[in-house]
Amino acid sequence: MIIKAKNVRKQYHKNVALNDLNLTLEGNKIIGLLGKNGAGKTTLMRLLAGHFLKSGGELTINNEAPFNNYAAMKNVCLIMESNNFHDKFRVKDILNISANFYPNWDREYANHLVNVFRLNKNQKAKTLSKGMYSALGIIVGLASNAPITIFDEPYIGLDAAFRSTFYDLLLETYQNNPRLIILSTHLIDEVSKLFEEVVILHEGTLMLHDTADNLEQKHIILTGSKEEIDQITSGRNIIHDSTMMGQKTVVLYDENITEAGSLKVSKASLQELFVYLTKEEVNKYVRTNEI
Ligand SMILES: Nc1ncnc2c1ncn2[C@@H]1O[C@H](COP(=O)(O)OP(=O)(O)OP(=O)(O)O)[C@@H](O)[C@H]1O
Repeated sequence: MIIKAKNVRKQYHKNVALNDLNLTLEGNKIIGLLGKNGAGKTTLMRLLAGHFLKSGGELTINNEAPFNNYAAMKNVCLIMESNNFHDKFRVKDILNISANFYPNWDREYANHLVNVFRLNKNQKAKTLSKGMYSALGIIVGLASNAPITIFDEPYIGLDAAFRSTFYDLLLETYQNNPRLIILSTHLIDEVSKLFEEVVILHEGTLMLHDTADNLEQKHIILTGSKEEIDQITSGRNIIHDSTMMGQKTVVLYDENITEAGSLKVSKASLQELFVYLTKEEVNKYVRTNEI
């Protein structure tokens, strides 16, 4: 599958959610879609699922525009944090409707997952607890086997144990049935190990799209005496710095440091890196082209 966004714009009245977004996602992989609140993530995911029309630009999935187009929509399963299902339907109805919509639906796997998350098939969606409602969404997303499966913070109300089950299942389904999975989350530390690629949106545009491995390589944390740090890092692209008890720590991005002297060298987690990169004063340096 190939998703192509070219100068995509989405405006809700005067509110611009996506502004000239350019992005290509291709192949079978698990992609982390990150961004601060209001960055435009949900808007992008809903455009991909054909929920509404873009205001400008071109958005295609395998060269088809998704809006009002079953040929494209049947390939995309979007599970959001809420409003996925009609309140009046029972769990079993929702599973049947999904089975009819998604051509690759795996009925046996869906039944297995209903047991894993301990759902009652006769219960109506509106009577499910928050966590159970999320579990139902997760079941539909996983069992859909849709070539593009998208989860937009699908775990609201799920406790830590079930969230961990979800991440294990995501990897298991991906390994059994590789496809393009997009996971948007604010709980980056919990899932970052699953991401092969990372996309960061910032104020409706693409800030960064890279492999997780490149992101790991592209940054370095140096800690040591202020004098030595300042000498080695002067004029470099510092995305974060702090000083504690005479020891200075700096995080450098996209810099080739071959000599670190006596400085301690370490790496940030993806969550830390995300926080540093999306700070207002930093993101102006970082805006990169796509991989
Ligand atoms: N239905 C709507 N009407 C008006 N403005 C909207 C609507 N939906 C989203 N927006 C606006 O579009 C922008 C992007 O919102 P979006 O929900 O896509 O962001 P997000 O990255 O998913 O945020 P979050 O992480 O908080 O869920 C925000 O400024 C938001 O207020």
